[in-house]
Amino acid sequence: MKGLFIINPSSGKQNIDSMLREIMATLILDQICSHVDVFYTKGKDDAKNRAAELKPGDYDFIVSVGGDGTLNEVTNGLILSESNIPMAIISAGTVNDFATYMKLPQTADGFCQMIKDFQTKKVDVGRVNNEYFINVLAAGMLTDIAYKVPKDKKAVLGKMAYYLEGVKEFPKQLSQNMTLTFNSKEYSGTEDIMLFLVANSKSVGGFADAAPLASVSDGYLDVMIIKKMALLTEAPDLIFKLFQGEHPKHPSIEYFQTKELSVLPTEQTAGIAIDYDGEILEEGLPVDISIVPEALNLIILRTTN
Ligand SMILES: Nc1ncnc2c1ncn2[C@@H]1O[C@H](COP(=O)(O)OP(=O)(O)OP(=O)(O)O)[C@@H](O)[C@H]1O
Repeated sequence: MKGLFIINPSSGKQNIDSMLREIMATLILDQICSHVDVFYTKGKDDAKNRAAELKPGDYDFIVSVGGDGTLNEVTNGLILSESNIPMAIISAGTVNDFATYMKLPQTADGFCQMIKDFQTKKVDVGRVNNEYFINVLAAGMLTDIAYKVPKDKKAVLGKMAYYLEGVKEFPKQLSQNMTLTFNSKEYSGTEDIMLFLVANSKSVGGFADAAPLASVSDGYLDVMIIKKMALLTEAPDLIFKLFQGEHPKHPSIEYFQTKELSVLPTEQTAGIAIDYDGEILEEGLPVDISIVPEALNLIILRTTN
């Protein structure tokens, strides 16, 4: 087989280099691959552009090596390329929600075995205007933390860097007005919200069951709208339910599954930031969101369903 590794050298994990050397040596020495190419990104959109250039048959598989942002870029590039080349993931970021949800291997041996077995699964991808997201789109309180935390802090503190930024930002963001209009077949309404998210996988922001009903192969996106609530009286119950995976039933939450959703701003909320897989959507609101069923061919562990 012939493989291409698209590597973001600035992504979180510091010990990834030795793991990559071990992987490439094993792939060649064990004759799993006859040829392995490596492409290092230098900045924004490099991973996307490299993947977008691919033609059917150029490689048997490509590997995204980086955090959720790199994975998002490779996903966008691959879909644009229409090459249908299977993708594997080596997560080297801070949170790695999608890889966690898919139970992808964390070791060199596990990864090489996965490539050798070469089991693939078609997975859905979300679309927002002209961009794609593999894991989640979100807006509102604390959802902009991903791009507020500098890379050097993430490298040293890992997930803790996000939590610390969250604690700092929470009081500021609590007073912001976030009245948005949601339109879909399953639910429509104008709500004063704390945040909303549109999830493809269950795992969001490090919470393994944030969207407990989500599946990457059901042809639906899971939408969760958290309405403004009284923090002292209602929020503790929500946090309790969150740990039991029962938060979709909380009275301040709208949870539904849909194929299409549009979100419109009100006058005061026109500038609200939209995050997709940890990247910021430049054009902001309004957005049209939809599911693209079976858009990607993902290489998975043989034991994963
Ligand atoms: N060589 C590079 N040096 C600095 N930044 C880069 C480089 N290559 C890509 N980037 C930037 O890194 C971003 C993606 O980072 P990514 O999310 O993969 O890693 P991370 O921030 O460490 O992980 P996480 O999102 O899980 O915290 C890209 O959007 C791009 O702008």
